Formats: sequence, structure tokens, C-alpha cells
Amino acid sequence: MAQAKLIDGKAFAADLRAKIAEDVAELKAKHGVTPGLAVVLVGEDPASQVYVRNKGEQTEAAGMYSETHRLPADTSQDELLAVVAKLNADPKIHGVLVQFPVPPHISQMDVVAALSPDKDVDGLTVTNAGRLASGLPALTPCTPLGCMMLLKDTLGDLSGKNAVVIGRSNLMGKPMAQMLLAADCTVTIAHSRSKDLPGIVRQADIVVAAVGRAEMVKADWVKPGATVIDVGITRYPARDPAAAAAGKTRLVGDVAFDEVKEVAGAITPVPGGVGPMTIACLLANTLTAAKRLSGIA
Ligand SMILES: Nc1nc2c(c(=O)[nH]1)N[C@@H](CN(C=O)c1ccc(C(=O)N[C@@H](CCC(=O)O)C(=O)O)cc1)CN2
Repeated sequence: MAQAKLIDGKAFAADLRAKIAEDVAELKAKHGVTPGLAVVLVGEDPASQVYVRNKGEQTEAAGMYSETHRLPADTSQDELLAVVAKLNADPKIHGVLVQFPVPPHISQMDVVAALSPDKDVDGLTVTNAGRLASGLPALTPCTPLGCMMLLKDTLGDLSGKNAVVIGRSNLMGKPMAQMLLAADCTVTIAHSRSKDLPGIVRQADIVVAAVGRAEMVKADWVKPGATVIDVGITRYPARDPAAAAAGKTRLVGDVAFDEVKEVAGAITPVPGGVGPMTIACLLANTLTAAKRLSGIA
């Protein structure tokens, strides 16, 4: 069998950001509205620092207004919630995002509950999760939104496909399953406690791996020709000892890419697959929130 088609999330995300920038320019010119995104980072997690910096840079590159609030790791939950409350009330800001993970003394659930659903560009509030589950217009989590765009671009109509989502987080697995269901897939949510995970995954026309275990999905788990979307990102020291000593890392997904690409019909790489779609979809959500808050669309 031929090798899988490589799904180029990096290129897709670049096209999406360019389209968003055009829409932002039009929104400014026609309505005088500049979408504004505020990102809040608590602590110094190295990966989060990179993601937050990239969010700020890509927000500005799209012509939007960007604010980044970097708070020390010992910020109390009340102090963080006060920052969120201020951003909820700020008319320049249409999207508010608190970068995860937050330090262990802060409850992620309480942070999400403090977000205004209208500015919840992560799509995590119960209002937006409930709207998604009910088939109503919602702000939806960025990574599954990006996965859906890649799937529709690769496969076209998803109706009737068997989709297996591995992972059940609020940020990824659950909304992914809802989006696939809304696209008329037959959806199974599997997780680390599922019995016969390989057998479940082998039924799938679409596999979305978001379980956070490096290279867990093997070639003999995958039906020949299936489309495989890899959401996992595990960071290991670089293979080259000198590079590793200099702190360089390599990224590995939840799918054993080298073997699965021999079986799958299409597959996302890590890096360069789903990851870049996350920030592009954050910009898309910020634009949507700005339009809705301004009464346009
Ligand atoms: N509040 C949120 N926190 C987190 C989210 C989120 O959606 N909302 N998702 C992840 C991290 N994340 C965005 O925040 C993110 C992850 C990965 C990428 C990305 O571009 N990955 C690249 C590799 C980049 C690298 O070298 O590290 C790729 O896969 O090609 C962007 C954003 C957790 N927290």
C-alpha cells in the first residue's frame, strides 16, 4: 500500500491566518472594530511561554489588538480571577484566554467559570460547551476546531464515517466528539481505561489521538486507509547528544508516525500538523467573538 498522504497543518494554518487578516482589515474599515485578544500566563512553564509569545505575535500579525499578562507563579487564585474580571469588562478586549496548565494551587475549573462566555475564545465555559452539545452557535475549543478543518479538507463530507477519539478532556476529546457527531459521524470516545483499545481503534475510518502518551497508537491498531489526526505533543531531549546538552528538544505525537504512515490513508505529522491550527483557530474565534460582541454577524 502507498504511504499515507501527509496533512500539512502548518500550511493550512498559514492560509487560515491570511484569510483572518483580510477579514480583520475589512472589519476595521467597515465597522471601526479592532478585535482584541488578552492572554494570561501564570508562571514560567517553558512550553507555555513559547505558545503565549506565539499567540501574541500571530494576533498582531493578523492586525488584531493583543495584550499579554504575565503573572508570577505564586499569584493567588483571587488575584488571577480579578485580572479575568477586569478583562471581561474591558471593551477593547473581545477574547480572554488563560493559558493552561495553571499552577496546582489554582483551580482550572474556577478560572473557566470566571470567563465571560462571550469572550471565552477557548470555548471551555459550560455555556459554550452546552451550546456545542446542543447544536447551537458557540465558541468552540481551538484544537478540535482545527482538527475538524483538516479532516473536512482531507475527506470532504464526513457523514457516516466511524470516528474514534482517544482522550476525554474538556479541551480536546469531548468537544472533538461533539464536532464529529455534528458532522454526522458515528463517534466512539475511548480512553486509557477502555478495554481493547487497539480493537476499538481498528474500527475507525477517522482516528483522533489525544491521550497524551507518546507513540501509543501503533500500525496494527489502524485500519488500512484510515485518516489519523495526532494531537499529542511530548517533548524529549534531542537525539544528538550535543544538541540535547544545549537544551534542544524533539517533539513526539501520540501516534507511532513512522510505522502508522505505512498503513494510514492520511496522517498529520508532529510537529507541523494539528499544533499550528490551535493558534490559527484562536484568531478565528477572536474574530467571531469581536463580531458578535459588536452586533455584526
Ligand atoms: N488555554 C489553553 N491552554 C492550552 C491550549 C489551549 O488550546 N488553550 N492548548 C495547548 C497548548 N497550545 C496552545 O495554547 C499550543 C500547542 C501547540 C502549538 C504548536 O504550534 N505546536 C507546534 C510545535 C511548537 C513547538 O515547537 O513547541 C506543532 O505541533 O507543530 C500551539 C499551541 C495547551 N494549553
